[in-house]
Amino acid sequence: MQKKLPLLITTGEPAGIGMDIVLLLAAEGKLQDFDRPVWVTADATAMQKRADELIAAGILEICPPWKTLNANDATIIEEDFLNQMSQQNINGGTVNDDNAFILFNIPCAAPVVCGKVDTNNSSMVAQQLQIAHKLAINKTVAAIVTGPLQKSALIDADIKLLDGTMFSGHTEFFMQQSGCDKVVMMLANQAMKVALVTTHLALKDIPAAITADNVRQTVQIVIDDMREKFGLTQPRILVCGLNPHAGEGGHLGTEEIEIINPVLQCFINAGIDISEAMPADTLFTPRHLANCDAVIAMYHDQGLPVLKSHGFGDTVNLTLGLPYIRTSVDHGTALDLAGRGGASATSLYQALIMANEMANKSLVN
Ligand SMILES: NC(=O)c1ccc[n+]([C@@H]2O[C@H](COP(=O)([O-])OP(=O)(O)OC[C@H]3O[C@@H](n4cnc5c(N)ncnc54)[C@H](O)[C@@H]3O)[C@@H](O)[C@H]2O)c1
Ligand SMILES: N[C@H](C(=O)O)[C@H](O)COP(=O)(O)O
Repeated sequence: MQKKLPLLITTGEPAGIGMDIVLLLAAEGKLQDFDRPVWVTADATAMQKRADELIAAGILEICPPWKTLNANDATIIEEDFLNQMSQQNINGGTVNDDNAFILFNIPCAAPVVCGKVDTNNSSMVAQQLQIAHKLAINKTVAAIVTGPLQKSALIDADIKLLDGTMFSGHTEFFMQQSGCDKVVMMLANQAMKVALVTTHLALKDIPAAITADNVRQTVQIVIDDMREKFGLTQPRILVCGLNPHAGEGGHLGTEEIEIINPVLQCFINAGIDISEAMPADTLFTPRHLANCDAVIAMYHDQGLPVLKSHGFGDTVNLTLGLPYIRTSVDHGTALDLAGRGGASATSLYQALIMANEMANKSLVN
């Protein structure tokens, strides 16, 4: 029987815990929990070395089995892998059957040392994302599940987004590669789902980014994807104001009155179950959260610390509004833990489960 399309994990920053958490799940047999193959991008030498380090540290008992595919031609690595990956897929992913995963070898320029970021390897990190995007947009994989990268390393290596601006995150990278005007970062755990109007911006730049268009597009994408990806036909949404006490009637800021509430009122008038701008410290209390399916926060550190305090390690980061499924871990590179043990793979596992469930519901599966 033809297997379903694979899930693709990008391991991200090679000096961080991306490879560790893949190896941990592989060793527990958890990458075979899905009725689809799991593909992984990483440097093959570094992956073997990391497995050896984790065995030496007593974290792994044995090295889990995987199969490595190499590009035949280093100068056309992307096209070469695309061809090979498509071929694996046509063959029903059978090469994965005795292996925990198939490793697509993306070589690093410099030797990988646990916990020591080397910007010479940043282009390899970007290359993983480029390949992942191409595979997802071509429907060769069902979903992308990203491991953590060190944003500062890509910025220091002068790696830019498609529009020439600073590399600020996976979310912005996949948005631009896909030609989307707007996508929405949402993090989800058992306690709550939090979506953001703005993503990786300096605090001083946030007020200017809270425009009527941005708020409207965010709300619409959240409604659409809550319906499509989570099966909630009438999602109940609560929205944070930007200012303390949602502006205190205009005395502590006017964005709520002038920008946010007029947009929200249009959705309310259209029959959507959505609040006006609420004080964030009131919204994030059990009584309100109990009656809502998703929270929309205005900026990264308004919403994510609350959510992560209720389930760091069991949270999934996902991008709404993309033409394909992308989920991610809730944590960073944890350079202090790479190769040493102590890294939890639970968020990666949750991200795989969510990607698999979404793929099963989608037309491209
Ligand atoms: N998905 C992503 O690519 C992503 C997400 C968040 C942060 N980052 C990046 O990661 C880098 C480091 O960020 P940071 O130090 O703020 O956050 P971090 O998540 O890397 O580390 C914060 C703390 O949590 C611990 N930790 C992280 N993941 C863990 C895990 N799986 N198991 C156990 N403990 C874990 C770390 O040891 C550290 O003490 C930054 O460059 C940041 O941009 C990337
Ligand atoms: N705030 C995000 C998180 O906690 O997961 C993190 O910055 C990752 O963002 P990207 O997925 O855009 O890289």
